[in-house]
Amino acid sequence: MLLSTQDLTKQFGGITAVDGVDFTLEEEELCSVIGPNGAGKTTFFNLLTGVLEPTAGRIEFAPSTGAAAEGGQLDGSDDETVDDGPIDITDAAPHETALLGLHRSYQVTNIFPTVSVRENVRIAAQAHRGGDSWRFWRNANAFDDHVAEADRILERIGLTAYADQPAENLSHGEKRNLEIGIALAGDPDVLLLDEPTAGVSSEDVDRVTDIIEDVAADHAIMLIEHNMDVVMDISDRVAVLNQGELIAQGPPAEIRQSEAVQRAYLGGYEGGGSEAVTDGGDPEPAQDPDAGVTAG
Ligand SMILES: Nc1ncnc2c1ncn2[C@@H]1O[C@H](COP(=O)(O)OP(=O)(O)OP(=O)(O)O)[C@@H](O)[C@H]1O
Repeated sequence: MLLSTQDLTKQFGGITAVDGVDFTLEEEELCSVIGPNGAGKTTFFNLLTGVLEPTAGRIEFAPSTGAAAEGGQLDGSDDETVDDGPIDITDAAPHETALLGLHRSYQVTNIFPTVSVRENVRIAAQAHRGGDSWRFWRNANAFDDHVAEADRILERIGLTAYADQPAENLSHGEKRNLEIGIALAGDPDVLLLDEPTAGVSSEDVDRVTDIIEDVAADHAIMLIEHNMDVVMDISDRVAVLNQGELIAQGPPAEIRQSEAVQRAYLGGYEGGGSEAVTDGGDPEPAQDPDAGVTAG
């Protein structure tokens, strides 16, 4: 077990956005979270990363030994003796979950547009080292290390040729890949990707999904995604939220057959087309790249 929730619940006034969710993510698993608009997917991600505090329930995370030692203990102690057991991150803040190895990319682009592609990744790599930014002034090698790491990541996400260009020159799909690169610079165990193909042209969707699959080879990934072809193609497991409840989870083929899921969300989806299901089960054409990012 890498990440788990028990009875995780979030209420906003009278709305129960996440309702008693028991969920487990295994190491190097790629799990997509699907469901209609307002099902609680983004709220679930926000709870996992500490952006929101749960109303009830518990979240546990068992980061790799290195991350736990580097990120330190949540009690603030300097004790680098790493207990192999899971850490209770229910009340952890976003910077704490990030240091432990839970990284989140956002639907709304999170990059510095006028800064070069390499610098965007380099800055993230340096920020991840957090407290060592003061050390940076004493150790010029640290800067070189971060540049080298940024270059390794750019190669992995296919952006080496754009390293010196301002990030604003990238296509929308390339920007989504850069966001994955920025998340990788934090040396995560788990990447939470929020609609990485939203607003991406159909040609670029393949490039984004290729990179996600490549990254999934040595990371666990959770993916919120409305493009059902992508979900069914790359997921090891699909978890379905409806009105805050986890109503089904299983391998893609099983989820596709599930009557409850068809009723709640997939109605009419048969696969094979470039379909994005956006609300209440009506399959819609994949989004136009110029249409901008939709659905929060
Ligand atoms: N900050 C907030 N304050 C009040 N209500 C909220 C807040 N955030 C989300 N909600 C409500 O919680 C429910 C779940 O919203 P959430 O954004 O998590 O759904 P979602 O599955 O991510 O939807 P989408 O697919 O549209 O992104 C919705 O009813 C939403 O209106």
